[in-house]
Amino acid sequence: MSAVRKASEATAKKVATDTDSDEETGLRVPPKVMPLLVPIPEQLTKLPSFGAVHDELTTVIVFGADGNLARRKTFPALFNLMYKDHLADDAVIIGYARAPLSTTAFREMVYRSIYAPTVANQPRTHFLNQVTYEHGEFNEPASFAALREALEAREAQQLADWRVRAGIDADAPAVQQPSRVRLYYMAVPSFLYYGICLNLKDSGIATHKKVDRFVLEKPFGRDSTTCNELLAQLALVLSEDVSYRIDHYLGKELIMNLLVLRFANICFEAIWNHHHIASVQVIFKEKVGLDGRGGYFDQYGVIRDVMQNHLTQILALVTMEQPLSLSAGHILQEKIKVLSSVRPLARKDLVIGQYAGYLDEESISNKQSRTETFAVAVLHINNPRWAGVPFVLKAGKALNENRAEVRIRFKNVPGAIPELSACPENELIIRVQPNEGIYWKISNKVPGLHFEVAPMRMDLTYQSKYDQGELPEAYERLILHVLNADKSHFVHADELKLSWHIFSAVLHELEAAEDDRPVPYMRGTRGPALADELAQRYGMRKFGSQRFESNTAPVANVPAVDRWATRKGVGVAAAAANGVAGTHRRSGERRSSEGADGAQRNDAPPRNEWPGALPLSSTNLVPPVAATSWAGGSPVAMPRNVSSSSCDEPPGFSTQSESTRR
Ligand SMILES: NC(=O)C1=CN([C@@H]2O[C@H](COP(=O)(O)OP(=O)(O)OC[C@H]3O[C@@H](n4cnc5c(N)ncnc54)[C@H](OP(=O)(O)O)[C@@H]3O)[C@@H](O)[C@H]2O)C=CC1
Ligand SMILES: O=C1O[C@H](COP(=O)(O)O)[C@@H](O)[C@H](O)[C@H]1O
Repeated sequence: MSAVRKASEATAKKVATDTDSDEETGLRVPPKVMPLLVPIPEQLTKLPSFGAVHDELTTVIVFGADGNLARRKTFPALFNLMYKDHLADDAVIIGYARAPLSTTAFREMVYRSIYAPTVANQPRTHFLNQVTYEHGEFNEPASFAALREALEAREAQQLADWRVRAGIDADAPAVQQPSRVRLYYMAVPSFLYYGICLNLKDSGIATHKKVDRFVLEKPFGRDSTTCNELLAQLALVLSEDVSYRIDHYLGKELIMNLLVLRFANICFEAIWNHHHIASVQVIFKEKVGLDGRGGYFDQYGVIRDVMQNHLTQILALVTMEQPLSLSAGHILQEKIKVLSSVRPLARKDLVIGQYAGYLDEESISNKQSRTETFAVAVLHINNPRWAGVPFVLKAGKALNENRAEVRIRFKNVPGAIPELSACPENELIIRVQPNEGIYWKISNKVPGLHFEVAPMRMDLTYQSKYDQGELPEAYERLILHVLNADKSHFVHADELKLSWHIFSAVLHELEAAEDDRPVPYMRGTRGPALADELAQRYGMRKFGSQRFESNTAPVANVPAVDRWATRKGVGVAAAAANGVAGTHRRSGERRSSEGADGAQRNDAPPRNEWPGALPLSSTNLVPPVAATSWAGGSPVAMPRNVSSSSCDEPPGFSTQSESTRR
């Protein structure tokens, strides 16, 4: 083990067990620190290359530095970038917000947001030393004058240190100076952008076009009108080439993979259309509710917060035609084409909900608020590829799980062999998070002498296929793109206008109709049941994972009953009516009538499964019509040799049904 690694582990262990304070930083350690149970992976023990000479001097100013986004995403991403040597160790990092905090208090806040027990303290301490804090209003010239002063002082020191390291005299010619990048990160609601950018310009901070890069968060505006106004306003102070409109879902590994999956694999293109696809779902579910963000969220709601941007971007990538190349311009061309074909959302195709307790949240000042925390919308794309396919966008907070995924449901095999005609439809799932992966749900013959068909997963779960530890956070990746002046994964103004066009009318309709209130739902559930009724209108049983779609309990053990019933000359339905039980069994598990070696113990079912011996119950009964399909719709009679059990779930996936979880 290297000396660095030993030192690193020792520090990490110390931090992990010290719950009061940290000697090196003097900062409090977050209370819920897990003890270090596993050795630190080698890649986490890297220390910053203090004192290295970089060819570019970097400054990052985070506006809204005390907010949720800055704490949860921006600062951890900046820290990881510095840790991995993608952000220079001498970068000047300034947090700016309204709260009158000292730099020490602010560092403590940042420390808590970047803390991880498996990372040694030294890189963290180094990062925190690069961070200072300035406070002021977002639209007040005096505050920006003060910011400029602080910024210039820090940058002058940064340059002086650089010269010392590079051995260059203070009066050396300009050609020997490093270039500079200034990144302005707007971690604030978009109505504040113009004031900030105007003040940056007027105060003389943002002057050199080449130097400045502005990161603008979503949602960009509140509707088509405000988006257009904001674009026009910002055009007065920013040029398009320095504007980076971020949608962090575009930086997620599985989303970045979508075009590769679709266009580098011939197996997909032929079936990627309305002839073969029955429906597409784009799902974002979060357990967390407001998390103190009422000031922002209550003005926007989940349609503007997540659906108009993240989910619509995913929709565009799933449905666009093949681009001429993977260049940003060519991808944009195709996104624009497909987004132009999406019909504006109709009120009848939308269900909105609000979780019980939302109005009692401390950060909600309007106690009558009708802001939606849940929405399911069905969109339609009017083009030859997608006519007739429902696209379901679902987003919700305070739900039963954290999950983001795309589910592509295929149609039944046309003219299928009778015995296989009731096999569940195929489904392709692109799991964005957690447990990133891509998997198919297919029908497969269960290995063995008997003929049993069961749904199975064909699996590309990243954890099991790629041995590269944790995937980089989307923000880390996208901020790195900004540092490299790479705009290929940022949102163009034209895409924005089109995506607002889809949602603006219905958002106005909701706002105007005062009696149109969101349906209440309990925290920790799947959301309002009304959403499933909307699903039924489009031929699905319910929205969500559809892991189990049966009206009754899932049945996995058909063959045991089936073979017995066949030999006795009794049909499955008759056997069921006589009380023959199918024990719920996952694929791979032994039947109750099998010995430890899997051999059949007895011809007949065990004594307690004998017809008549077992009371009929909804959990052990083989239904006369065995099951419905995954895809929902009306119940489909399954042939007796086709099981309707869930697909085998790999580790990390819940095998509970949605209804069981509720
Ligand atoms: N939180 C997240 O996970 C994500 C957020 N975003 C986007 O980032 C932006 C900020 O979100 P988030 O950090 O959650 O929001 P917060 O509510 O935490 O506020 C962020 C910052 O904006 C300031 N602010 C908020 N409202 C006002 C206001 N009315 N007037 C002046 N200042 C205000 C806050 O100042 P003060 O504390 O003084 O009120 C704070 O400094 C939003 O556009 C959001 O969509 C994007 C992706 C993820
Ligand atoms: O943009 C947003 O995204 C977050 C969820 O991001 P994730 O990367 O953790 O999935 C969401 O909580 C927030 O409301 C929204 O503004």
